[in-house]
Amino acid sequence: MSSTLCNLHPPFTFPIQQTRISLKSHYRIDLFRHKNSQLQFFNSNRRFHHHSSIKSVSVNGYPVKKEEEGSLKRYEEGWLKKWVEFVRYILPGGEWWRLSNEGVDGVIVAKPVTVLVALKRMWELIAQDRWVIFTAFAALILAALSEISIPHYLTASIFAAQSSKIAVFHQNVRLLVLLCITAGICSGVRGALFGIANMILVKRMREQLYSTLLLQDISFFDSETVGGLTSRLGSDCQQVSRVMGNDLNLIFRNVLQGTGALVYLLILSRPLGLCILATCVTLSTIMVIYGRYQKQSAKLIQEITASANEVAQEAFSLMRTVRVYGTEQQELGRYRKWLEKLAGISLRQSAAHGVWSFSFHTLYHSAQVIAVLMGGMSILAGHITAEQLTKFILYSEWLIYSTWWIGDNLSSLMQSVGASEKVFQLMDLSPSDQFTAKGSKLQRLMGRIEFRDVSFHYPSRPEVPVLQHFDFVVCPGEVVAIAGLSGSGKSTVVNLLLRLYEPTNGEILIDGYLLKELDIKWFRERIGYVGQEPRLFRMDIGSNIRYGCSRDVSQRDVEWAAKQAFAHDFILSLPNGYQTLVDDDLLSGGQKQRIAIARALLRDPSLLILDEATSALDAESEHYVKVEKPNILVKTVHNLYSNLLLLHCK
Ligand SMILES: Nc1ncnc2c1ncn2[C@@H]1O[C@H](COP(=O)(O)OP(=O)(O)OP(=O)(O)O)[C@@H](O)[C@H]1O
Repeated sequence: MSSTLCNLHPPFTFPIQQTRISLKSHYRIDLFRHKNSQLQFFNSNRRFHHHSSIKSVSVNGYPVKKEEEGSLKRYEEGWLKKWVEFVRYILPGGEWWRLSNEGVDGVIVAKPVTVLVALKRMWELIAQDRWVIFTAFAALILAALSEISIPHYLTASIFAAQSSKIAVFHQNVRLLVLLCITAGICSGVRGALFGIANMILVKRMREQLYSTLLLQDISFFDSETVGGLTSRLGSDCQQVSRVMGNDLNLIFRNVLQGTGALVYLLILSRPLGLCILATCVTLSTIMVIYGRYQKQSAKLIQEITASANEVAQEAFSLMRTVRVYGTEQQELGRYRKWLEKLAGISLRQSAAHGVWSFSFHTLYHSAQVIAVLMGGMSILAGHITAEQLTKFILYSEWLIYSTWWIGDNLSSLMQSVGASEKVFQLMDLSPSDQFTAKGSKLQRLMGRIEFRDVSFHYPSRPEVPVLQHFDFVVCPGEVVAIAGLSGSGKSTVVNLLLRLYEPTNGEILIDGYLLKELDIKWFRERIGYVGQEPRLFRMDIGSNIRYGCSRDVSQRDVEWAAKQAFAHDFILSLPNGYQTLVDDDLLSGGQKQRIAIARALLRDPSLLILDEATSALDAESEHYVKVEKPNILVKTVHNLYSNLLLLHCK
């Protein structure tokens, strides 16, 4: 009789004569009837570990032999192994708790920052207003001392009343009232001042981060995303803001009160005090592990939130494309992917909090039981009085709760420190050389432009050369057009001329001077530039035209520029004329281009660069756009076969 091994479910195998059966699921109803054999196998919607049904299996009337029993044993062992593995997987420290950063693109991978370093950095930001912190700490100490004294006088009052010591009772009550008032006032002052310190910290942090980001090289913005950076400014700074107002404040308060309670406990009864101390040390150890985990998860949450923001920001800004192509579900899916990752980490965070709470409550109640047990025995032995034991229990509760608060706030502090890492790393970026170097200013910009043997590749794509040994001269008063296929590098020439990027080789000269040695702010003030897709700021049209103009301009100047750009008429046709609020979505492409041209002309530039600036205009409108003032016009226009760059001399 030959037998075939058939797979029931890995890792279980079952030898049945000339029969092959397979089980596909642990749960489904599986019914096997083999025509020629008497094998009948019922597994009625139960997990496949019902030994009795397996043991009763027979093949062709013969009972299952030893070999099969061995298989069953393996089956049982397999389940046991799986359970053990499962339990190991979910127990604290198991694989389930691992925080995976898969898919999180950390362009700038933040260096870990210790709590002390983070606090030092925060102190530097707030040091200017140190009086707020010092006063807050003074109030904190007074409040903590008052609060910690209350249980002592409370118990003393009760026992004084019980033993009819009226004078002592009155004195204790008076002290209690004083302590309550002091604790109340000081807690209020403490809360308010730490809140103010918090506000100052976040404001300075955002200010400093924003100003650092604004001064970065353009290549920095090629590698960072808008969603990511706004997330650093928004949620990361907000997370850090909890440090002063919440975490530090409460940690210090509880450290003070906890220490006071501990000293008091040791004075009352050393053995009992040491017993409570041991509980607190155990709690602190768990707290440190928990705090580390929270820091790690907070860092990851910041990264994932930034990635989710990027996706949402991209979809909102490209809403028209999303709608036309009907990709709402696809976008929702992209966003949901990050939300699921976020939920996974938050779930682990909550589970960790649960483990921490469980440890705390178990230890807390055990300490209470031990205190009552040992305290009761001490009373019976005449070592302490009932009043002392009452005080002891009140203070041991206080100590344990202080440890709990410290643990909770320390974990929150760790989360804030985790979130601060990337913020500090970005704040440490040095500004672009263009803002630090002192360049020279020429008496007048004549407008001779020379590209000498210029080669260039974008920093984000070093392997793709865009310009190679490019030579190019424009004399003052010339109009020059550069023609080239799409992607051939015309806008790149403009980018180099505006010094948004530095050539990798060769040099650019303006009126015979090296561009990199000129004061770049002075040079840019003399340039009017209209890009391929001009963007408008969310402000009124008049302010959009005035944007970036360093000289004083009147409404007449603005209207003059608008007329030159053939924009005046359409602006007047809008409900509020020049005061109409616009943004990138509220005007047509051609209208935006005309406003951008007006903006460039209002500066009265020596050099005007138009990079396909009229590509969205109809032929008639383009004809009416008058660019007479500037000395030079660099213009890129679009035709069917190529793009054209023009350079004009007056
Ligand atoms: N910020 C950037 N980072 C990396 N590569 C870039 C960047 N900007 C442009 N490029 C690449 O540089 C090359 C030249 O681009 P450029 O915009 O100068 O072309 P163009 O001639 O102005 O094209 P078009 O007429 O289509 O506007 C292209 O291959 C483009 O993909």
